[in-house]
Amino acid sequence: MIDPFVFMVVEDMEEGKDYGPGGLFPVKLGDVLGPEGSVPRYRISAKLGHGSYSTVWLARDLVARRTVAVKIVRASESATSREAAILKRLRGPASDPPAVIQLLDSFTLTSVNGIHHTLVTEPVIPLECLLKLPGIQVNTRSLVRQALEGLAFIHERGIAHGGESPLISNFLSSQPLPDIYPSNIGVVIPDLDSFSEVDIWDKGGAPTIVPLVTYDAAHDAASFPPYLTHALDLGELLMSDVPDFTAREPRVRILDLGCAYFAEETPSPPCHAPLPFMAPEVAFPMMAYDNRDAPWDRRADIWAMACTICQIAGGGILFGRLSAPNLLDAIAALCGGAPADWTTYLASISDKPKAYTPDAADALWAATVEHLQRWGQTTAEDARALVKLLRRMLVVDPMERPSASALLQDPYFDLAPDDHAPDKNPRVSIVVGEAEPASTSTLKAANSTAWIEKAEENVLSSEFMRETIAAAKANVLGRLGEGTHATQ
Ligand SMILES: Nc1ncnc2c1ncn2[C@@H]1O[C@H](COP(=O)(O)OP(=O)(O)OP(=O)(O)O)[C@@H](O)[C@H]1O
Repeated sequence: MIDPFVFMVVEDMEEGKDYGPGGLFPVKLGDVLGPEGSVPRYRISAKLGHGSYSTVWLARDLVARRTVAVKIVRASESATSREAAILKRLRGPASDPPAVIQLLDSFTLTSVNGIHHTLVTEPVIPLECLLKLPGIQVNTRSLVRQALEGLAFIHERGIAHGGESPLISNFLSSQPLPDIYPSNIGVVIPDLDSFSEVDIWDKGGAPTIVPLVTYDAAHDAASFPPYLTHALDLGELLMSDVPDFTAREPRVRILDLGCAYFAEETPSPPCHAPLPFMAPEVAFPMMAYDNRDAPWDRRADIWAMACTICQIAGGGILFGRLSAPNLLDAIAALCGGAPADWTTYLASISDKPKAYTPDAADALWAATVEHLQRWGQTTAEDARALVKLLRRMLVVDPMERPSASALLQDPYFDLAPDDHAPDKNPRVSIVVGEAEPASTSTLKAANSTAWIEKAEENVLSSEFMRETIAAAKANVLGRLGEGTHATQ
């Protein structure tokens, strides 16, 4: 289809064609929105982001005099959206909220594109953005504990999270998906209520915008906004205007429950976890039998959380950069075995039969321990304890996976509080058998230019990774006396 809009959209924006019948709600900065039939209440100050189903805006609640996030869902998804009902069940006491995004209000908005489900929540900053800020202090164990507490709360309330929602057609593509699951974890923004919307405009500066102009003068102008706008860089704003921001202990909130479901509902809806975070009970039927609707439940969240924790801790993306068939091979390698019903499928995707053994898995995890120490800036004891926790979670049989509340009793949480140095190291993604350079933006976040150059040199040459992988491979080969499963 020819794009009806004249100007090209810049990166990280929704597209003009997302507006139209069944599409997004047209919003412009300064609009005041609210439930139909009552006085408009939420004044839009800036964009916070967009997803497959929505746009999310920073707004001033003119009644409660606080800053909020307003998520407006596509009209086509609004009738079936369960997100408000789910968030209502996840409300906790205001004095001691759980580590889950808290719903403040919900209503519908009407545009020429349809009726839009609208959620008002507390605003957060995505954890992955926070971790990239220079000089930020993070205590990994506290983040991991809070994330598991949030998941335990979600599960105790009878809800399965289900992950993110890249387009389903991406699932089986050979292209790796972005490391987006940690974007489902946010942290509370301190002192944001002290900023009026004028302060936010003043301090955030004018956003980049792309005017939406159609080639066709007859195109319904009410269906799209006059321009698209870039999301506000909240991290930058907070760094410059909230004293001690970098030194404060982040308070975690799990967000994006758009794909979650009530455990009492059967069958489960399609699981929308992205490939690198997809539990084997979903991945195997999807790949071996082209069954995209395999049943899944809370135990799939435990798997996805393990992959997320590894990334948060600096251990990288466990199952990143893998094409769909190789995911199961990598899972079998890292878990030290595969169920009998995977045998035919695994043989069909490889020329050479491979042995998946606990010893080979130990060698791979030893590399992850070193990786966590080096890139997550943690002690050897800490890294070993974290890997033990991850291995309890990454069990192929979902029935054998402990619950989130049981995992909170893990010895990892009994270790003395870690006193991490400010997290200035670039985080490198470890893939099973493959090193991936840290992103440029991560590198840019470091304080010193000289340090960046050194880091870049180290990371890009991947000397450490080559040594680690070579050692792991030698170990595996020595034990198996045969080819290894791990390197791609
Ligand atoms: N409460 C919030 N505070 C700050 N930013 C938010 C908040 N909720 C969402 N965002 C931002 O908006 C983006 C899109 O939100 P969300 O993921 O909930 O949308 P979605 O349409 O359900 O999309 P998808 O499931 O594809 O990610 C997020 O990645 C995040 O950057």
